[in-house]
Amino acid sequence: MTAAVHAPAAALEARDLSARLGEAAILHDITLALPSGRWTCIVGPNGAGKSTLLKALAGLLPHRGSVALLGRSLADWSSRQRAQQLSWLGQNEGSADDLTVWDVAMLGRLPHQAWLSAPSEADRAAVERALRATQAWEWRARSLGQLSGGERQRVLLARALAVEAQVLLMDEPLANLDPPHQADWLDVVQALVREGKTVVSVLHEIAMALHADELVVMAQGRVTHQGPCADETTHRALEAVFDQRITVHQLQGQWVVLPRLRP
Ligand SMILES: Nc1ncnc2c1ncn2[C@@H]1O[C@H](COP(=O)(O)OP(=O)(O)OP(=O)(O)O)[C@@H](O)[C@H]1O
Repeated sequence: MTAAVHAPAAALEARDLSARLGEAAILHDITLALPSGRWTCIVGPNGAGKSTLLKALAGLLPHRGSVALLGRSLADWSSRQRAQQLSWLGQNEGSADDLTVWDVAMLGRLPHQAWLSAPSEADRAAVERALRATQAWEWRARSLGQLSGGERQRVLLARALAVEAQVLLMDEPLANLDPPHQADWLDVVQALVREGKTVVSVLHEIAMALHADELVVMAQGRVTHQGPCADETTHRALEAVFDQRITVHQLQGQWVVLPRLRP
């Protein structure tokens, strides 16, 4: 009989995490656990440190304190193993404009390929799945430089999906996406979570963020609240971090966020 394998409760765990950018202290002693097999959204005002936190969790930034991925300290992973388990979609990511859409998505398979080896059948299948999931398959022969901002973002999302990692970190993945493609992105994330994957995203679209399982609310380099999106306390924490300039309401089974206009 095979013993049941229990996934660790936290896909990512930070303890006393602090980080600086240049001379400036940006993150201050953050301790948090991001649950495995769930979608967590990090939200907060401009400059709160959301992107910096995501980068530190991805091991892309020097930091004090510890970060564990899937129960193991980031430092104990080989870079190749880590790149197989943790996929990254950054903000305003550059990618060579003359690469084809296919080749950009194939970059997501690099952690799975031996040095200089040709892509395997499995690599090609993963790239096709990813490009179809983001409706970028039709453009596979076009170069990235010929695409609009939103089309380009869908190709970069496909690259992140093609890794087929256990944990996906995405910084403002909805940038440039029109409302139908934002809804498609939601479908993609929900499908990933149903497969048991963990998604952590920084989002400015608060109503979209409230579709997540959990919110992490940040201000001034600290976490002010972490909790389920459906909880009243989470809504109040959101309103507070945005200086009561927004209000959260329920409409047709979804959360909507309205600006509170000055009288
Ligand atoms: N190279 C740098 N040197 C010093 N401070 C920096 C540097 N880069 C960013 N910062 C500052 O770090 C803080 C956090 O930035 P970060 O990008 O993490 O915020 P954010 O919450 O993601 O913001 P936004 O919502 O505007 O994208 C900001 O106040 C920013 O001005």
